Amino acid sequence: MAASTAHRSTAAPSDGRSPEEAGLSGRAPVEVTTWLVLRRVAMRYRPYRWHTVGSGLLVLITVGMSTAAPLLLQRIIDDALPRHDTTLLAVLCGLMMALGLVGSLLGVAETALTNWTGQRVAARLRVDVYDRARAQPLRFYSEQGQAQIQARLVSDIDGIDRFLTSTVHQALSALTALVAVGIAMIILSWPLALVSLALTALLSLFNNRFARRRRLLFRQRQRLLTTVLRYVSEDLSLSGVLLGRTLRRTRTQRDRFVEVAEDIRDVTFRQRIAGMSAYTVIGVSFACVPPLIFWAYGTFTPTVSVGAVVVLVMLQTRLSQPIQSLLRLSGGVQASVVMFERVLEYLDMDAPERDVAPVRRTPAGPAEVRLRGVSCRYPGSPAPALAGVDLDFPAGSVTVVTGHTGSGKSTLGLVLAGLLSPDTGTVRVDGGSALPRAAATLIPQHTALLHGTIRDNLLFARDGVSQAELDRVLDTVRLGSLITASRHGWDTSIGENGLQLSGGERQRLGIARALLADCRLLVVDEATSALDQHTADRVTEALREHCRDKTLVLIAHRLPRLEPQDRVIVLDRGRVAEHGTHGLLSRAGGAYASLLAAQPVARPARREPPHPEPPRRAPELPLRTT
Ligand SMILES: Nc1ncnc2c1ncn2[C@@H]1O[C@H](COP(=O)(O)OP(=O)(O)OP(=O)(O)O)[C@@H](O)[C@H]1O
Repeated sequence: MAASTAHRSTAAPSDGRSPEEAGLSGRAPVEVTTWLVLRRVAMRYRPYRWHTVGSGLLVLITVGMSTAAPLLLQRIIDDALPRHDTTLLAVLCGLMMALGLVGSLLGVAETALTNWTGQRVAARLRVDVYDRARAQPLRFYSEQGQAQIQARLVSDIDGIDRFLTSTVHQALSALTALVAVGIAMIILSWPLALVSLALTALLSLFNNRFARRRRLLFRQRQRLLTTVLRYVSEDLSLSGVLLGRTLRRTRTQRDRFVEVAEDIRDVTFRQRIAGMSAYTVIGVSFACVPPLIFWAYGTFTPTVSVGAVVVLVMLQTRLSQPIQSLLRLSGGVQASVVMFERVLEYLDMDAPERDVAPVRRTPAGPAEVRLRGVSCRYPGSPAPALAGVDLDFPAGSVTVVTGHTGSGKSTLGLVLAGLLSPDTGTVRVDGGSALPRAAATLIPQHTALLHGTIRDNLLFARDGVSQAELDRVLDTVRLGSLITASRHGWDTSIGENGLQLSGGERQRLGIARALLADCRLLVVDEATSALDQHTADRVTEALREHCRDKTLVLIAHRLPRLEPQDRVIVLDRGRVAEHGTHGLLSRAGGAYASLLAAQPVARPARREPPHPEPPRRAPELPLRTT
């Protein structure tokens, strides 16, 4: 069975959404409050605290300077102009210009500093989410799906990046402006200032009523966008297009895409309208304040000077800007909280998988593996995939694992390669002195290939691979003709996941790459299933030859040619039905003998003279080159 499907999810949410859209592992998303987000953000800013303090100070200074300008204006109107004091007028006007110039320069410095720190925090966050996602067991990837992981790493972190560099900066400026303008107003006329501030408080309360709704709508929108990503990767990939066209379901694919596009349209509309109603009320309220100030001045406070009234109105307008921008920003903050919520969901996961360095083959030699009482059950599965398995894989042995479909062969391969931890039982490599993950390499049936050239794919196996090694492994898997027949040789591009190669070529390239990796135990899971019988036999022969210094485990439905002393394990519903040497079991008349008898073609024994390599046909899809 393909390792890629070895962890398919079993829990489907009842509302028809995929598990990834329902939240991690079907769990409800973590509820995050704005305060929690601010605390977590503050923690991430800790290494840059002095830069942050610097940004904050620059904001204070620039806002303070821009608030001081109207006070100078009051002096111009009340003192310099009525008294025709040209010296005072020149000084005050000069000061106003200087304040404007210095304020702008400091503003540039502040933006640069804020972005410098914000980008670093966002980049670190992206790497942390990537690392956390990489440290998950295989089940995570099949449950979450690629689109979900992509959405967190790309669009959510992009949104957080905007929040850190733009929203936080604007909020800080607006808050500072609010305080500074408030103080200036109190200095000029405290009763009028109080009226303005009370109105501000009222409007904030009103705005908060809309905030929660906007957050809910934004969360819904992010989920829908994730679904779009999933549909795009499913419908607009080569395999997705083939699926749609061969089953004549392209209309269905389009319909579900249209449905989600329309859902996004509606949710976005509701989200924007929810914000707009609040902004309209706020805008109208602020527009009414200047006439109210003039009226109050004329009616109740005639002792305040004309200059003070002009400046009060000016400050009131200034006050309305930060308030309106804060209220608008609260929409952005709600969106960022949702994105944080989604990112924290990943960051707060356990990280059970750790990277292990491969153990150098020499001088350690082939690995010896012992399984005792190994059982594995996939979540939601009624029966265990492996049940109480006791097996020995002696160092340097060649073992074939076979059995009917679903008998647990791939699960055993994953356990041997250290990719799946058994629920109970032990896996010991060299008596427990080595980790399975460090000693083993698994070749899955559906090999993942990189979107690059043949050379890129092979060099990924290990650092410092020589050209002689490359030639040797390609020869081992009988793929030398792929290089000679292609115009660009080693630098031939193979397309996304090797889609410009045939299925058999893809498999052989995957085998060649695994042969370059340092390992002492090689597990090959149906890795020649796409090859014709003859080529499969030749590749398996060469593989055995190449792996003389390794322990080799071949998982196969279609049995390869074996030596009498080769070991055979027959699995049946997760249990070992039979195990022994090929020589003994083929004559024992048991499960293995029946599987042998059921093989499609009777083949000559091993050591027959090999057939010459068939001439390579030109690839059907044009090979692209880099
Ligand atoms: N991720 C999963 N979630 C739930 N059940 C699973 C999962 N992967 C495998 N199984 C189940 O575990 C059992 C063993 O599966 P496994 O893939 O190991 O069998 P196999 O012998 O390799 O099958 P095949 O020959 O068809 O490739 C099967 O019943 C299968 O349905």
